Amino acid sequence: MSKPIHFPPDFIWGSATSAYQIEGSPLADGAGPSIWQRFCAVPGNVRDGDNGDIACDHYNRYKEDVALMARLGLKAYRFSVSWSRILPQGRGAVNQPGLDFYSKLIDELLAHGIEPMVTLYHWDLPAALDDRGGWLNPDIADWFTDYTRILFKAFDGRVKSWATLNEPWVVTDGGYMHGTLAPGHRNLHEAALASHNLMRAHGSAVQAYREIGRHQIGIVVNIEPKYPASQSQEDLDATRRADAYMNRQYLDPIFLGSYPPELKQMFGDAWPDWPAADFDLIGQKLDFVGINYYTRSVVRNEPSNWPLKVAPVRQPQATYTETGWEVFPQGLTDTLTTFTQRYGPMPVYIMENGSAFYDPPNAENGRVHDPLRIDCLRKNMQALSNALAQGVDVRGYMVWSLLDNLEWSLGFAKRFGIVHVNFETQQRTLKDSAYLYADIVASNGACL
Ligand SMILES: OC[C@H]1NNC[C@@H](O)[C@@H]1O
Repeated sequence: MSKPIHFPPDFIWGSATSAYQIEGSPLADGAGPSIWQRFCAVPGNVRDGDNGDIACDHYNRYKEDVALMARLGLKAYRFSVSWSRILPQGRGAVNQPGLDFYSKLIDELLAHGIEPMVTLYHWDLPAALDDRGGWLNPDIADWFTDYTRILFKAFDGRVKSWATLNEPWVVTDGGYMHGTLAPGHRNLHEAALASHNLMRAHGSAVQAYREIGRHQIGIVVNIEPKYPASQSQEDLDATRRADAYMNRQYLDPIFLGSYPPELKQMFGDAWPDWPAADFDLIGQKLDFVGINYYTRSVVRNEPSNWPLKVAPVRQPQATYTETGWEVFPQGLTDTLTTFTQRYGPMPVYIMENGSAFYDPPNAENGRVHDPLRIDCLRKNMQALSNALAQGVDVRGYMVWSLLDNLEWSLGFAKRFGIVHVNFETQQRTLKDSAYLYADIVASNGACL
């Protein structure tokens, strides 16, 4: 029997998006190109040749979209700032129209009683910095910090929640290890270096915030809990390796002062012995951790899959989403309890959780029925409530995503929105899941 669902009275319900996935107009008003502008322009990189030139046209329709958030009763909205709108060259001269756009968005949110939660980096590195090595250049910690200082000074009076990075694992695994995401590199040495520089940049920005900011700052990591395919030692070891690479790689240096030992064992000489001073920088105290949860993986030993030597095992009885992810709500509960056990109690936000199932390109009679997404949402709400009942200090939940948007190299075909977007007409239509989510928000989960 499922346990009674209960959320704290001050629980914060919201939604999440990211700049390149929804804004469009990437070069408007003086903005510079990002690495995603470049990556999308290379044939074959993005399904159907899709790109962020228009996306959800949020740059022009933000007032309409904030009105949608208000209609859903959202208390918060997590969005990212496009670095190259603020600094077209990534450093140097500030582009005031870029700052003005986000200032207007923040004011629109506040006017509707919606708390802005800002992600400083959600993958769209200025192309000009990539030309200087991007995340491979150790100077990027300073470049990133200079960029964040501009935003802290401009918006900290109105923005009370900042996150430095979104999913550093995806940035390095997709962008530098496997080449499936911008900037499209496939190099083990680079993956290790980019990962470490991301964490240095994170620490440096938190340090800067402590000098300038008056509110809260954290990081957002994706966590995919790993479960052994069998209790054989090989599979147990493989599960530990997969967990170290995808999950502990980013939280251990922040909270425990070192990387998991499995990384050096797997990467070998591609994993340098980083200077001790770097861990002082990375280990800045945080006010919260954002966790993005989508799925789990069941892991077996697979010696041929260098360097991790692991392989996923598909679960025949399970439901899988359009992105090939198992629907496994228990993994959300396990992620949260494991986090608290390993790193100690601290405020946590679920900064992304959602699912991509097939939705039609056009709404029918003003409705979009999405029963599978609704089933997923209901089950994740139960799992989240179970984690709270076990004492995990979860402060809020941001559904991914407010709008159907550009799912990176998968293009517009994979729809995560609770609001449907007709990309021909830019018509927004609340899906059935949006009506359910509005009820969840209004009743603080009591409707479930
Ligand atoms: O794959 C769904 C989401 N996952 N986290 C990062 C977001 O940018 C993705 O759209």
